[in-house]
Amino acid sequence: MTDDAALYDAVVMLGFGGPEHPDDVLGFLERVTAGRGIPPERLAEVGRHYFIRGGTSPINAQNRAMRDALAERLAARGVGIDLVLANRNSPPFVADVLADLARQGRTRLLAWATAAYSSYSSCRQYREDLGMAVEQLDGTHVDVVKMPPFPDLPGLVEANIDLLAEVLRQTSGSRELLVLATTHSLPTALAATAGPEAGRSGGDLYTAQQRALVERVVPEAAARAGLAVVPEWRLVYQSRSGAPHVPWLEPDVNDAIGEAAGAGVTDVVILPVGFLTDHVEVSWDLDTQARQTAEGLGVTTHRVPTVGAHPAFLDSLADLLAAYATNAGRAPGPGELCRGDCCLNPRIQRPVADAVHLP
Ligand SMILES: CC1=C(CCC(=O)O)c2cc3nc(cc4[nH]c(cc5[nH]c(cc1n2)c(C)c5CCC(=O)O)c(CCC(=O)O)c4C)C(CCC(=O)O)=C3C
Ligand SMILES: [Fe+2]
Repeated sequence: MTDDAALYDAVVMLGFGGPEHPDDVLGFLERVTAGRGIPPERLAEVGRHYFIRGGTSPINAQNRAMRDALAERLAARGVGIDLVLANRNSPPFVADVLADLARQGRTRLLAWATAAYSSYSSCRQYREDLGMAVEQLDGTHVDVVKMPPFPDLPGLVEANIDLLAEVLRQTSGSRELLVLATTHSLPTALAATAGPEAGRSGGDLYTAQQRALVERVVPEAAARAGLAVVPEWRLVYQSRSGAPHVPWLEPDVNDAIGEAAGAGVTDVVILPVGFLTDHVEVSWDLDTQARQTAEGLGVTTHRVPTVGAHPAFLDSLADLLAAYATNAGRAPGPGELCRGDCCLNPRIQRPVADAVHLP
């Protein structure tokens, strides 16, 4: 936006990042895991997932496609604001993007991250990425505020319903069917701080947000697929790292498949609610590893795609971005979903960028 009335000079779209070349893999993994106590065996194993596919993660290309799809939709809504990609763990790094924007005189920035739920890794750490980048700018004053997570976004719900219904239609002849909604596991200590209520009502908004989403998605998808009974579902976790003695959210998707097989389930539908695009954690952990687990037990898997390219999701996200970018006539205030110590990692003390919330 160029007119003086505009609130922001650009929208910074924050991605996790990923390697795009074999030479980038080790540096990427070192950045992700610096100071996090990830065992070397786990790191070697995860490195293998990237090298097997030529040392490239699809995540950056997927985020570029999402950015283009959103930019088109913002333009169609008459919101003339640039969407600029910036990553935590691979170029273009957040600090470099903010420095570039500052050099261009674009110093009032709105940020949104490609992560829908509240937790340290999926929300606050992105605010830290921004906070540290701002601190490094020395000289220029940049104002950046991050949008809160969007677990209730109508298009997130609708896209998950539509994609799950399509898979359920194809499985309607199955005898015993179970839906496993999967999301990234977290150390239980970080799950406990997820959300603004951390320390007061026990936190773990991360799990609660995703459970609430799946609760809405499964019955409606079953109805649209014409199933006579609503299939059972469980929220399960994937991609655990960290040392074995540190507790993380469970059950792991592979263990859940084992339990299901033991209980006579013949078909498992895997719904990756925790992620927006089919990046390496989705494709390796679900399409390779979990699928192998299931095959070994005689269980058939049916994987639902992630929502990142679904028009209902993109339309709805564009509406949300447009509302924030124009502020829909309201003054920016402190974030309701992101306030104080919400999503804090008690082991880490870093500057954080502010968060905004539409009242
Ligand atoms: C909540 C969450 C999301 C979802 C929200 C969001 O998207 O932001 C997410 C996304 C992603 N995680 C990714 C990759 C990795 N995550 C790791 C490690 C970790 N993730 C964690 C959490 C999350 N991660 C945590 C608590 C750790 C332990 C270390 C730490 O405390 O930070 C490691 C280290 C090796 C290992 O797996 O042990 C890798 C390589 C990729 C890129 C995939 C690609 O390249 O295509 C993506 C999108
Ligand atoms: Fe991760």
